[in-house]
Amino acid sequence: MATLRTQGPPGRGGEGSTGRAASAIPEATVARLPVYLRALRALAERGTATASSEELAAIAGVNSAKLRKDLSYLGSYGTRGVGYDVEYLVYQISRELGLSQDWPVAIIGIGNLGHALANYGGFVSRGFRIAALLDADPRLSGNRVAGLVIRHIDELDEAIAENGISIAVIAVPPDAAQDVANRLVAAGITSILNFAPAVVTVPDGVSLRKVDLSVELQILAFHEQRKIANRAAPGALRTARTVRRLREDPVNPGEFDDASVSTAYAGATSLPAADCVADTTPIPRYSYDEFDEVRPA
Ligand SMILES: NC(=O)c1ccc[n+]([C@@H]2O[C@H](COP(=O)([O-])OP(=O)(O)OC[C@H]3O[C@@H](n4cnc5c(N)ncnc54)[C@H](O)[C@@H]3O)[C@@H](O)[C@H]2O)c1
Repeated sequence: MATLRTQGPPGRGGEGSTGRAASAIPEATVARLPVYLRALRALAERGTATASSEELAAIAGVNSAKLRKDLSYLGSYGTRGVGYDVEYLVYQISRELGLSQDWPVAIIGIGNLGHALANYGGFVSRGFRIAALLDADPRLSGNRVAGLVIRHIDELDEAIAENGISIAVIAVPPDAAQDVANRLVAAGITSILNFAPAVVTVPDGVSLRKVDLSVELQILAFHEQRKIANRAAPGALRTARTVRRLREDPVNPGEFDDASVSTAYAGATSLPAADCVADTTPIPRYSYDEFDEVRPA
């Protein structure tokens, strides 16, 4: 469970009501909230005032029962026959994610990646303002990027304190990442987003997230390889088993029958439909709470 906590908004019944004072939100739900937020913002930009859970789930690319469950953690249940109030849900999710306030962010390492991040205009609308740029190369000190002066890393403490920064991005080479993380923690930073492909450790109380593009690409390569292997082995039923697991989805029991499993498998593998039969191997049933853990990635 994430430490994020939600306080139920006022009101009785329907959208926005909650019977609970405060409840922990599962980590997997927290990870999906930004996806819902993006979907809701797209709807708001189109002038949509209300959306059903099915509409919202389709845009967000998740199952609608899961979406309803996720939103219930925020005390948001929608109104029967009407759906969710788009604007209010944007407010609720933004508030839960701490986006209703402005977060100043420091970027450490103003090379290729640091430049690109500093110049990216999309952070501001999501509540993040790049407030300080720091680098160890003295030749960069004083240069301007995106209107900000690059400061030497030795000025880290001042830059953090002057701007009230608690979130920092590491964009330095891997061998410098741990040292930079240590300096950030010593300067009072409590949340770090690390782009360097290096194992970085931080003390308790400091949140660390990692973005590793090569790992993401490796995962895609793995899926590509599996697709090729499936095509090369007609009749293989590995994917059918995965699809069957969807059929066993305890949230939507019976939604996928054998025929739709076979069709989905044929579509996923480009195999003739006749070669694709549903895998009838018994698989364990899980409760909803276990669903995130067992669901295939
Ligand atoms: N460029 C990309 O597309 C990309 C993508 C994903 C991840 N990354 C990772 O992000 C990191 C940065 O990549 P890049 O391409 O921008 O590298 P880069 O060499 O262009 O820039 C690194 C910057 O970090 C600075 N630096 C080095 N040690 C430092 C320290 N101790 N304190 C402060 N600054 C320091 C350097 O002076 C340099 O300006 C690397 O770890 C890389 O693997 C890069």
